Amino acid sequence: MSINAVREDEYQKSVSKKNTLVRLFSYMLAYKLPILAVLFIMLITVAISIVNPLILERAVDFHIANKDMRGLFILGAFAVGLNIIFILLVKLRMYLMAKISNEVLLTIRQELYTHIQKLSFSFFDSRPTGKILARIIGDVNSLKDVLSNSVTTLIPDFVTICAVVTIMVLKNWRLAIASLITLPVMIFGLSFIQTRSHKRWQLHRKKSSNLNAFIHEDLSGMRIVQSFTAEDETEENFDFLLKEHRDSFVSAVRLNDAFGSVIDFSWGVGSFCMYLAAITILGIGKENVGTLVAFAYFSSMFWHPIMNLSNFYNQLITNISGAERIFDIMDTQPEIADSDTVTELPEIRGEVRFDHVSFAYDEDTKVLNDVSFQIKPGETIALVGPTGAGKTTIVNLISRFYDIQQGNIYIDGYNIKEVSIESLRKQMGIMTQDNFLFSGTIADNIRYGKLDATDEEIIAAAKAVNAHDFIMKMEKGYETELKERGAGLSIGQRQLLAFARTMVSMPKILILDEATSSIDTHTELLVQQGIEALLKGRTSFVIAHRLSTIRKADRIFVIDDGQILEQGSSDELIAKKGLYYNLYMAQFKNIEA
Ligand SMILES: Nc1ncnc2c1ncn2[C@@H]1O[C@H](COP(=O)(O)OP(=O)(O)OP(=O)(O)O)[C@@H](O)[C@H]1O
Repeated sequence: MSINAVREDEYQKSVSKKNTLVRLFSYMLAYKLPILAVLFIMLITVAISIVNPLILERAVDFHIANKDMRGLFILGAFAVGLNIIFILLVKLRMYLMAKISNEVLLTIRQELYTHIQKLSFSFFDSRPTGKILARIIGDVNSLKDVLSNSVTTLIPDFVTICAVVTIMVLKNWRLAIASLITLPVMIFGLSFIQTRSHKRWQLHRKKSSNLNAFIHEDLSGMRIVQSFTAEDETEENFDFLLKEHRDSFVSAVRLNDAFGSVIDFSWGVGSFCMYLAAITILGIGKENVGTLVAFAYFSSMFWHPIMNLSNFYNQLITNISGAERIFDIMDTQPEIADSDTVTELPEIRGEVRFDHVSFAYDEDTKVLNDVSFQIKPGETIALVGPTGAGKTTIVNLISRFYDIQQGNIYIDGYNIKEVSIESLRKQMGIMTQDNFLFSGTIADNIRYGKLDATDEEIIAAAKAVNAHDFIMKMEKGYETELKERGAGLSIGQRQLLAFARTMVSMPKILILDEATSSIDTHTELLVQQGIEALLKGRTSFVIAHRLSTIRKADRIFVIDDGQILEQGSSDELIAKKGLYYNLYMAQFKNIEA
């Protein structure tokens, strides 16, 4: 899959609109009772609105004409009471409908989020975070009106239309045909417009997504933008994406306006045909003008709900692309998933074996080529080598973040493809350079390593990696709230917290991408001691940058070109005067001296 850049429109499979709609509205089936209640309330409110003109008629023709003030007062009180009930029922209907549609949105959003969490690294590699955010937030929100109007418009208006057409046909089928003669024109016109409109709204959603991705990336990298004074350039990019967003909206909305014109035209011509048929074909004159009046009334009762339905249809076309984009992600299968025959990986000792492993991220370039090694439980392996050599790739494969194309990886003799992903990853402690911290308290962040950890376990883990002292110096100790990504903490402090988080999970295999950033000597010492505490007693793979870690490792793997070119202890490799020796001389000689 190609890397999906911010400006590149997302690829979307074409799916049948019918399937998307059926799938969307099937979420409402869980709310049958409240929906029936809404329909019942609507029935009562429609009845009240029909009674209102009758009350007025009786007030004028009977009570006012007969100067019956008492009767008029009673009728007025009745009308006020009825209309108060009307208002309360309308409010109740709106409340129920808002509740149902919000619950449906919540379910969809939860399903989408849960599904996204299961997707493999390759999914996240292939699209900017902002585009994923756009689907969880914007696309789901866009369905709100469609869902609520589906009940308040679709069902009642459809029933009204069926009832009116039946009455019209029964009363006078020729006039009925004349009134509805423009229906095919309208259907053709609307379907012609909707095909184009749908494409334009799809494009608009993609442009929104691009804009979202850009804003997300820009805000996340604001420190870099400002330090390189690149504000003008990012503004230019923003303007470009904003313009694309606006243009796609204008182009889509223009077609939406055409919907109303098609209905107006069909309504007008239909009414004309009805009068023409009445006068010329049926010869309706003064004596049976009532039939004509009734038909004109029915005709408007037919076209009003058609107008509502077409507005709803318009809304559907506008927003269906949101639903398509949501279901597109829900249908994306995780590339890494448990097979039907997986077993649970029992508690491991920590032996790791690569057996002729070859791997490529995409078909073109092999990143690892026939790599084999065996690690004993408790061994510490330092992975060194030039940038892009494949060090991170090796450690990603141990946790099965990607599947290998050739060979096998065994942990304690279990092929990692044959054990459940959860039981495998639960026993791994992974520390990336990023040291990602979440907003929440310090305790929450450490507890992330083991969700049921007690306060004592958290404190013990923090003490073990030398984080306890600096935590206690903070205003609220372990309950201090962290800002997003740990902003407000020093790099060294962030590292120590990430160590504590890994420590509390007590992994049998530790994967550590050692941070390269330089920190003050005091913290550096704490960090080194923290690392030592972490490595103790567990199989560890360290992408090592610190000479101290490399020297203390049981074995060093020198990786280049996707292969392990040399392995052994630091002294052995220096004596060999090969690749490690050169690397060592170039990078570390001065430091050691
Ligand atoms: N997600 C990815 N998709 C495609 N190619 C990737 C991906 N991640 C890494 N690569 C490529 O795989 C190769 C090995 O990358 P890897 O990250 O394993 O190197 P590394 O030795 O860890 O480098 P560094 O020391 O710079 O972190 C590189 O050529 C890199 O461009």
